[in-house]
Amino acid sequence: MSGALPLTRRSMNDTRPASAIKICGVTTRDALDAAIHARATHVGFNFFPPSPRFLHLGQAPALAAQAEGHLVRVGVFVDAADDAIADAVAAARLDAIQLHGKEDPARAAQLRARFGKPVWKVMSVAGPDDIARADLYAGTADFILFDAKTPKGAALPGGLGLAFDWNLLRAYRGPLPWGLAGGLSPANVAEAVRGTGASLVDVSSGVESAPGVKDAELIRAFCLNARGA
Ligand SMILES: O=C(O)c1ccccc1NCC(=O)[C@H](O)[C@H](O)COP(=O)(O)O
Repeated sequence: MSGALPLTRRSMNDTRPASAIKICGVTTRDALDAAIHARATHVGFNFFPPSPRFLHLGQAPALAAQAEGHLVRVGVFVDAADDAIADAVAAARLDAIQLHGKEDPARAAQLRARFGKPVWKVMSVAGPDDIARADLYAGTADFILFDAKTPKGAALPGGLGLAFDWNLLRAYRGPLPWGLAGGLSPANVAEAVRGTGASLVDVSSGVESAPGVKDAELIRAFCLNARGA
């Protein structure tokens, strides 16, 4: 599968099932296999060292090869340096770069130009202003992922299973295609898609049995429910 995003802009009134599903924080062959069999469309490889889902560069080539032709490979970075991103792009043969830190529009544009990959910008959402800020990335990023803002002092800026108020996306009409993350699980993903019209849903801890340990059955149920929304 190429890095091109099979995503269209969606609105609140569009209640079709999510067309794309990203399983984030995959570190093992078994979890990747589960995502492929469940017909997820994207996989997230996490390159933020403090994360329990951190993927060591040495493990990346094998997983990249396994995903080839099945899943779009998205690298997750938090205010990372160019060299660290370059190493991960090469090792994991990344199709897209997800920026999960405080990267501003200029940084997104610079990384897109340097690596020639679609850039996803995560907007950490606590209120309406955080949704509106996504518009600043028009022309510099390719895709917006709305995720819950984690509390001050939290160990991680994502992957904590926290949801934000999906009503904030009601009637959202942004310039960029966008997806929804944060606190999604097999139990709530259908409602989340129906309530927001997200064209992509992203999950990490909601398909785990423990932090960093993906569960094949939860991956299967999540994908099934996201498509059946
Ligand atoms: O998952 C992590 O450990 C993580 C750490 C640092 C930055 C981002 C991280 N995850 C990125 C994702 O895209 C997650 O899937 C997203 O935050 C949703 O996580 P969850 O609420 O656990 O489903």
